[in-house]
Amino acid sequence: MAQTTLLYNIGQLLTMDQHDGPVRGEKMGSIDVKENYAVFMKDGKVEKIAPSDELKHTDADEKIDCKGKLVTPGLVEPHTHLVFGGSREHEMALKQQGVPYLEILKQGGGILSTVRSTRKASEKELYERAMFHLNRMATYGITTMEAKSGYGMDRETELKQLRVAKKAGEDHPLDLVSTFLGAHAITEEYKDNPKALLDEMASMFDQIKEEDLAEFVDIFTETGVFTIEQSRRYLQKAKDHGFDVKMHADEIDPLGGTQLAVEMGATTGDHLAVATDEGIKELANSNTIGVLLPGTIFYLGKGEFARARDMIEAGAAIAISTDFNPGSSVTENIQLIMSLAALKMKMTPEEIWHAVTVNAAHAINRGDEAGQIKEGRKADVVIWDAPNYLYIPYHYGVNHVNTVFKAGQKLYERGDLLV
Ligand SMILES: N=CN[C@@H](CCC(=O)O)C(=O)O
Ligand SMILES: [Zn+2]
Repeated sequence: MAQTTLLYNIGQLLTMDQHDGPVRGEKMGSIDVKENYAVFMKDGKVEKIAPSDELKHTDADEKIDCKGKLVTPGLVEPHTHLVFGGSREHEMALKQQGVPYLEILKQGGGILSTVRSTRKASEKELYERAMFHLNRMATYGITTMEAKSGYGMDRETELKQLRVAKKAGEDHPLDLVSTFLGAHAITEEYKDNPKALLDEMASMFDQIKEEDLAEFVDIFTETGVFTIEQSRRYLQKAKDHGFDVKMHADEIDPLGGTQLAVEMGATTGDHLAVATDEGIKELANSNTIGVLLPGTIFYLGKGEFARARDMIEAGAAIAISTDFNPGSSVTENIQLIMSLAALKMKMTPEEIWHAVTVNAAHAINRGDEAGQIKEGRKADVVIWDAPNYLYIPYHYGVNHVNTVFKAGQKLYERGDLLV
């Protein structure tokens, strides 16, 4: 029996399919808004999109009167460190005292603290935590997301993280895309020989491919972590093994990571907070998508937000993300990130909606199945407690989701108070 759902009386419907993505430059600034529309979903797919008056009498197993609310595609989250052990709330005091992020790392804290906890954690513990965070992501309207490893930097723990992500992706309704980030920090064992760490991580590429544990390989290119030259060689090996590549680039020091991401044909360059004029120009003339993470800058209290305006005006394609992780951006709330993108990076609401839907989908090679509402596509759809699309970045810090559908199934519905 076909399972059908009709959403009607939609005040504003954003289908986000006005342009084929990735949407770049000034095209990010325009959105086609369909007013008083309806969406008919059948067997997990979008069957029909039409004016509400045409569709509202259609029979369906469930008919939802949207009462003028906003409806959009399920959001896509293109950069998370989902699988980790422990937490780092004790580092908050250090941050308050002004100890820099890279200094905490140098002292064996930060990422290395999470490495110790993740090495100790069982697969079951990591899985349960990952499922908890995935559920919370879903409540904020996310229906597809990426998950990185990178808290092992040894074979056993990296594989443990990747297997947890794979199982979580199979078990959870959200679609999960996995990234191998074995090159995330230099551990004690390798502090005098980072090249050996990279060789060890690269020696895992074959097994990761065979077990289908990751689609992307990522590296943290930064002062005190991996150099440009080390990153170039490592990413080339990853490409030779058939991986698409990503980079944590130009986050704290402007080493030229943005240019390297372009040179390597990376799918994305992520962070880019201190990208130079040259980096921005090259990004704009490339197919690499800039994934900007304003929550990280906010949380680390550094004050230098990525130059989204310059990037978009130069013609780049931009996505945004929570960068959910236990140290530099501890939030699953992508809507808060949308507000930061507006307030701190001066992105327009139209640009922001492109950055969390169609462009974010392309940032994880899911442009042909996520980030847009289209007839024949998987029905990943969110009903918002909001009258229009401007409202979400404007009213900040709270969850505006009313209902989330993943492949036509209701995944989350806002609970009502009893009074
Ligand atoms: N900058 C490097 N990696 C992560 C942070 C990871 C952590 O602090 O645990 C990031 O994207 O911000
Ligand atoms: Zn990251």
